[in-house]
Amino acid sequence: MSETSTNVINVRGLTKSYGATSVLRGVDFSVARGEVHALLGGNGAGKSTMIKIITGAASKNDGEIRFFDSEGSERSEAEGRAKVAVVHQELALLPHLTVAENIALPHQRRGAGLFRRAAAAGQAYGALRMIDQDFAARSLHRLVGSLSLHEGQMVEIARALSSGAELILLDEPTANLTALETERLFVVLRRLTRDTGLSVVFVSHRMKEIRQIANVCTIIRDGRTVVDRQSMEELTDAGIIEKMGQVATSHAPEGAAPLPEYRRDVGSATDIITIEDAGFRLELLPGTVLGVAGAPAGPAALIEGLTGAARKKRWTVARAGWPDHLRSPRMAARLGAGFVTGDRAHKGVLHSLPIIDNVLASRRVTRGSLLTGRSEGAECVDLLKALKVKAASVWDLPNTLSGGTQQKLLLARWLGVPSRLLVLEEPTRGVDIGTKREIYQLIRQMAASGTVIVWWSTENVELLEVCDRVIAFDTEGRCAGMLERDVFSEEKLVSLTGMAA
Ligand SMILES: Nc1ncnc2c1ncn2[C@@H]1O[C@H](COP(=O)(O)OP(=O)(O)OP(=O)(O)O)[C@@H](O)[C@H]1O
Repeated sequence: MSETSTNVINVRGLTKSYGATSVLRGVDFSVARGEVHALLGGNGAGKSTMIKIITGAASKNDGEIRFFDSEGSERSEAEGRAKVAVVHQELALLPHLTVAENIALPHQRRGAGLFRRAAAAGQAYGALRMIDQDFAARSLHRLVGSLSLHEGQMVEIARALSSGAELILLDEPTANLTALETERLFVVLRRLTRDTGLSVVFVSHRMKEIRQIANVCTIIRDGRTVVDRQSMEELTDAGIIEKMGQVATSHAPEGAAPLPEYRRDVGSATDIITIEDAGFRLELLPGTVLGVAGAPAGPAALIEGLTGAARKKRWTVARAGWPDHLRSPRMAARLGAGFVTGDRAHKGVLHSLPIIDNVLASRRVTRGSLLTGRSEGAECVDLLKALKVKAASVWDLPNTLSGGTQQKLLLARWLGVPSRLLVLEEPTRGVDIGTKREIYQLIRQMAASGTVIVWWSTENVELLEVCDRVIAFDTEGRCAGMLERDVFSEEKLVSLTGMAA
């Protein structure tokens, strides 16, 4: 499609290198007014880098970026950028300010004069209630630092929606949202694009959501545009995956390698882990992959119990040889309970330490040694290979890797560590379609070696594909039921979790 006066932005021939690494090699990208535009590509393709250059957070080497107003007249770069809001993969909120203050902040930056608390609260309430009225009513004056990851995500999205921007760039906005919140967000986006001409760029690896919300897509592969503004209707899922260069490891069930089966003979009775809450008791045999579904309150409490992080004791976790209560994450790790956090930026990645320390952190804790061993370099390279992570050097910092690749580092931490229990919070967050499939394989392989896997995901389809059983929590955080593999269905999960949109 050609550049038209209805476009809000045109990017042409964008290039960017970090040292010797060429990240963008001539990207073309344009967004029309009033459309939801899916920006697609595998991990490391260059999507976030382009977004950073559009917003001015990173500089370009070459190419042009032109912004236009609703009449089709060109805007200056500064004017154009002032009409762009972005929700990054990693949240950018100020923890010591309240929800209302965080949402009102962009308006202050644009020179609205004195900070008017009541006006800010009104504005924040209006923005938040578009996504969740209850949350808006109870959270306006809470400090952002006290919010959960998914609450923070809603605040960040509300901030973008209320910023007066004409172009909103959403980089994996639904990764921390429940199905209901995602559906509400989509309703708002459809309304705003239709009624106000807002343009939305939507970056996601979740094909189902992309189909639900986007009219048109651009696909980037290895820093180049391989599909430029094509209608979603003209592309099949398989076609999109192929354009992304991921045909060999497609998520499509046909042709995909089968996942290792659930084996009941990989451990003894003493290896059983029992979890118990008021009126609910579950025995987890070694090799089980237990899926956890539902709004965050219930899964979060279970995960805190399993990882030694619970401040109040709600869940009892028992295993032969374990104390009555896992008192700390360190104790849990030493006893063989691993954890991959869903809050990659704040609780997962060690930002100031090189990739090698990030990957080997769990080994060092479980071995009780913080000293770097000679063999560690080779060990780290092997782990990165297993997850197909391409890093220039294991001594680089993790922020030189794309978001999805950083997620793989967190998983690599527990690969090959002999754990009895591995708790995963959204382990495929931000991970591309091809790599997701590889992660499913790895998870099943870990289970096949006797590890109990507990896996919270907001993507019901992946739970149903990989897990042996799924425990569902309702919106109040109560355990609503348990599904065994032979009776799995999305409808049942939706009804148990109370998250039918
Ligand atoms: N500061 C940096 N220094 C060196 N390389 C970098 C830096 N930032 C990004 N890169 C590299 O640029 C490439 C593109 O990264 P980018 O984050 O744009 O990918 P992406 O398409 O957004 O991927 P994802 O889907 O995983 O978020 C990656 O190979 C990454 O390692």
